[in-house]
Formats: sequence, structure tokens, C-alpha cells
Amino acid sequence: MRILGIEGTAWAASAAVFETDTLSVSKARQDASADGVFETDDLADPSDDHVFIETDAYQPDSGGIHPREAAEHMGEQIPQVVETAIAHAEERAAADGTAAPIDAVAFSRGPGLGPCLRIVATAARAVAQRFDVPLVGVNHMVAHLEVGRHRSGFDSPVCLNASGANAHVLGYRNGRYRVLGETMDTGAGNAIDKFTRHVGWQHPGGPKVERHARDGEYHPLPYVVKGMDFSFSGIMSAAKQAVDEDVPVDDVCRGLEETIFGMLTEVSERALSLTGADELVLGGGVGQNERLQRMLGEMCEQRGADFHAPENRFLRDNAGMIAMLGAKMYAAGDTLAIADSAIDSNFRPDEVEVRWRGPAESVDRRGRVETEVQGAEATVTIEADRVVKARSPRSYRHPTLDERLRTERTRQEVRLTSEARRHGVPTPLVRDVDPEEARIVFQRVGSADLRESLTAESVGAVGEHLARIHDAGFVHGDPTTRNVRVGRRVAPPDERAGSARADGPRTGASREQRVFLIDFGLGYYTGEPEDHAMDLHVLAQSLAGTADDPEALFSAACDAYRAESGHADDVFASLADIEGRGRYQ
Ligand SMILES: C[C@@H](O)[C@H](NC(=O)OP(=O)(O)OC[C@H]1O[C@@H](n2cnc3c(N)ncnc32)[C@H](O)[C@@H]1O)C(=O)O
Ligand SMILES: Nc1ncnc2c1ncn2[C@@H]1O[C@H](COP(=O)(O)OP(=O)(O)OP(=O)(O)O)[C@@H](O)[C@H]1O
Ligand SMILES: [Fe+2]
Repeated sequence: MRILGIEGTAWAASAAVFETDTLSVSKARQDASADGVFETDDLADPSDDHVFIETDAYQPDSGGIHPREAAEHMGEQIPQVVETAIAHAEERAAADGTAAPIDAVAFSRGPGLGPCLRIVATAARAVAQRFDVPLVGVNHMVAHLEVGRHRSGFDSPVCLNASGANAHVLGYRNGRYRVLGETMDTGAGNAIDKFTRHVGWQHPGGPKVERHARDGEYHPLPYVVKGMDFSFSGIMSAAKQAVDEDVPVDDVCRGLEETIFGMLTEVSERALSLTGADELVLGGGVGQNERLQRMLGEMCEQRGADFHAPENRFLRDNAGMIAMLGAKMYAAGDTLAIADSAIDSNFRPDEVEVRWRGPAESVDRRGRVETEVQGAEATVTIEADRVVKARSPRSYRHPTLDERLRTERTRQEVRLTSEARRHGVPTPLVRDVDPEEARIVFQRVGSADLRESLTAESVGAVGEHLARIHDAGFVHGDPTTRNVRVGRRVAPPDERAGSARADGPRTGASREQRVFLIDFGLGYYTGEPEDHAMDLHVLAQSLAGTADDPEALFSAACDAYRAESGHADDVFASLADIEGRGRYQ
């Protein structure tokens, strides 16, 4: 199969030809499910794919990307890169004797700058008509992560996308890519580029920051991770201020890399831990950064996961990834009529109905029985009646930042775990603490993580508990389905009358579950409705990553929250605001 791809969401006027035999993989799997025989040896290697990419980059004279100039660039360059790619496809077809040079045309449908996208879509429609082949509308963000999955051969990895206008962690489940965590403000590259504009360096800033960071000493900047979400705006203001106050620019660049990439690595590790996945792929232009790749590689190695970063030509915006995903979509019958091929400049990756992956595939690998849990931050050893949680050093992080995060979070976890209990929220008792070693001994609670016991009752209890701690003036910071333990409630003695065993069958309220909040390491004191709403947002995202009916469960949590909270209206107003934030400007 040979597919023509066209990309032009912002800066890269790009066209590509992707030719593959590997799509027989999914066909081989389907055949195997029919007759039960599946020979992996029969599969072609993705590195045997033939990929030709022709790109003309838009380079602003000064400042950042100007939408009008970018569109002018697309208008001038797209026809020419497309003709070059078509000529290449025709040569390939002549060489191997195929009648048609291409089987389909794939184009970036969004997200991106509207005027640029329209030029790309018009070009794609024209080529589809000229060769009388189907049109495939590709989500650019999903292409950024599928290219890594395809090249790595991984089954169902967690995907970190670090591009210019975006930054998010995703995993596939139940027919869609689920956003497990994302930036609450700008994209990773845009944040860096804003800083370099302030310093007076030419766009794009990423490679310059990388060069300068090599000679710099780490300069501390604010580190903001909330569950698997994160924010860059505070870091950027602090970085600009630092250069204005004569901190050497090389040191600020080093601080930026250590902080931003430390955060992206941490949230990736959280996503691996939440889902139980043991594969990570990287996508996006910022992914070309060597320090980021090293951090992710080191983190994965330490937890026994596999990591893959595709080559740079597939990381930055390129039509190769569009053609590659286009091929998968085409093979799955996912084509567009010209009349339905409108662009979507806010096209989110979780809106895409994924037809090229099987329903049985999932990033979520649950149900393993473990006595030692490799959490995102800590190793947790589970004993008969206690658990030992040790935040071991993370060698991917700068040692100063690592030391600070481990001690602060250990102290905070102990303080807030106890404080929540004082407000009537079930939490494990703290039996021992060693802040120097970042080690806590807790009472063992519950019989399963919430993700293995997802009912409206248990998720509702989480909503109620969150409302209580929020009214008490603090947040949990990471209320995912792994940070809640569920167990049968042990009835008080008077309810036990007539029952020989404390855990035997009983009636009424005594059969209720007890729902414990654990892992308060990211919690902090705050009365801001927006911070409280973030807890609910983190819960909603983790339900989307682990539950089959996330909406119903989340609404159970919201109902219980409303019933318990003294300021629910403000919190839900902020939540609507957080969820409605467009992040593709
Ligand atoms: C919607 C689409 O147009 C957009 N594409 C995009 O932003 O281009 P991309 O090629 O994925 O990423 C460009 C960004 O990647 C950064 N970048 C490039 N090389 C870098 C490096 N070595 N270190 C850090 N950042 C780097 C640039 O500074 C720039 O901000 C997106 O995918 O979000
Ligand atoms: N007190 C406890 N009782 C029973 N199980 C526990 C307890 N504390 C932790 N666990 C188990 O260990 C797992 C990891 O614990 P915890 O979330 O505290 O570590 P972590 O490294 O912070 O993980 P993450 O950051 O991925 O949430 C939990 O999901 C739970 O299964
Ligand atoms: Fe991109």
C-alpha cells in the first residue's frame, strides 16, 4: 500500500509517501482470530517501510509564528512539496509495476491554524480527485503518537506528546485515545519559544535552549504537577524574571530543561503507574531534545519499562506521520467523502474514533497481584498489616530538585494523611516516618485499589471525601483510581451480633464499603475553588483512563461532592472553566 500524506498545521509545509507491508499485521491478527494461527515471524518489520518526506519550513523573520505569514507560506509551498511527493510515488509505482501511484491521500485535519489547514485540505481534495482515490482525515496529535507506536512495534504504550502547541499524556482504551494528563496552559514548545523571544533569540527557541543548557548550571524554577496535569506559565514568568535579574542565561536554560522535562517525565511515570503499562513512546517536536529523551529513557529503565523515541524526522511536524496513520486508517476503511472533509482547528485527540485498533487492546493492564508495587514516585512494599513506602531517588532528575521533591512530599504526605483522618476521611495510620530517607510506614488498608472496584458507591465516596478535605482547606493533589483503596467496612461490635465472623455476610449498612484516600504527597493547603476543582478534574481523567463508564461514575462523585461541600457552586464553576479551556491557540 502506498499513501500520500500532506501536513501543514503551522510551520511545516510537508508532503510524504509512505509505503508499507506491515499493515498485514492487523490483517494477520484478524486472520489469526478466525483460524487461531498467528505467526509473528510472518510480519514485516516497520523499519522496512519506505518513507519519503519533503518539507519546506516557515521561518519567521522576527517574533513567533504569525498566522497570516504561515498561511502565505503554506499557499506558496504546499503545491510544490505535494508535486515532489507525487513524482516520487510515480517513480516507485513505475519501478514495482503497480498501476496506481497512490492508494489514498491523507491530510492533517487539525488541530492547527485554520487558514493553514484549509490550504492543506484543498490540496488533498484536489489530489484525491486527480487520482480518483479516497481521502483520509488525520488528527495531527494522534499522528504524533501513532508514528512512535508504529516504529517501536509496541502493543499499547503510554504516549507522551511534547510538541509546540500541545503537551499531553495519552493511552488507548475502548476505541479512543484517553487524555490521562495535559498542560493546563500553553504547549511545551510554545512555552520555551516565549522565553527565547524574551531573550531576543530567533524562532524556534527549543534547539537554542538545548545548546545553551549544555554550558549552564541548574537554576531552580517553580515545579508544577497536579496529578498527571501540569502547568508551564509560572515557570516561564520566573525564567524571564531570572534573566532580567542577570542570572546567566545558560543557567536559566538548564533550569528550564530540568524543570519542564522533569515534570513531563514524572507525569509519564505516573501514567505508567496508573495504567500498569510497561511501554512508553514519545512524540512531538520538543521530543527531539536529547535531555528529555535521556530522562524518559532512564525513568523507564529504572522501572523496567521499554521506551521508544522515533527518529527526529518523525518527531517534528512532518507529513510522514500523517501518511503512516493515514495508511492505518485507510486499511481500516476510515475514509472521508469530500463533502465531509471540513477541517477542525480544535480537533482534540480524544475526539477521534479509533477504528484501526482492536477493542481488546488497552493501555490498562490491571489485575496483577503484587507484594511490591512500583508506584510513580515510590516503591511500596506490602506486608501483612503494614506497607512501607520509600521514595527512592530518581536519577533522571537533577539531584537538587530530586532531593527537594522527595523530602517535601514525604513530609506533606504524613501531615495531610493524618489531617484528613481528623476530618472524618478514612486514611491509613502513619506508623513511622523517616524524612531523610523519604520513607513512611503506613497501616495497610482496603483490599483493592479503586480501579479494581469501580462502582458508583465507591467513586461517590471519593467525591464526598474530597469535599470534606476541601472544606478543611486542602487538596489531595492526585486523586486517581490508584490512590484510593477500597475494602469492606468492618462493622462495629453492636452490628456484629448474630454474625460469627467480622468479615462474614451481613445486612444493610454494615455491608458498605470503606473507601480510603492514600498518597497525599502532592496535596497542599488552599482555599481556591480552582485548586479544589483540579482534584475533581484529575479524578475524572483517571476514570477516563481506567473505567468503562467514566461519565456515570464521575457524576456519582459530583453528586456526593455537592451534597457534602459547603462551596460546591464555586468549585463546579471552576471545573467547567478548566474543562472548557482550549489549549490549541
Ligand atoms: C498543531 C501543530 O501545528 C503543532 N506542531 C508543532 O508545534 O510543531 P512541532 O514540530 O511538533 O514542535 C515544534 C516545537 O518544538 C520545539 N523544539 C524543536 N527542537 C527542540 C529541541 N531540541 N528542544 C526543545 N524544543 C525543541 C520548537 O521550539 C517548537 O516550539 C503541535 O503538534 O502541537
Ligand atoms: N496504606 C496502604 N494500604 C494498602 N495498600 C497501599 C497502601 N499504600 C499504598 N498501597 C498500594 O501501593 C500502591 C502505590 O502506593 P502510592 O500511591 O502511595 O505510591 P506512589 O508511588 O505515590 O504511586 P502513584 O504516584 O503512582 O500514585 C497503591 O496504589 C496501593 O495499591
Ligand atoms: Fe506537531
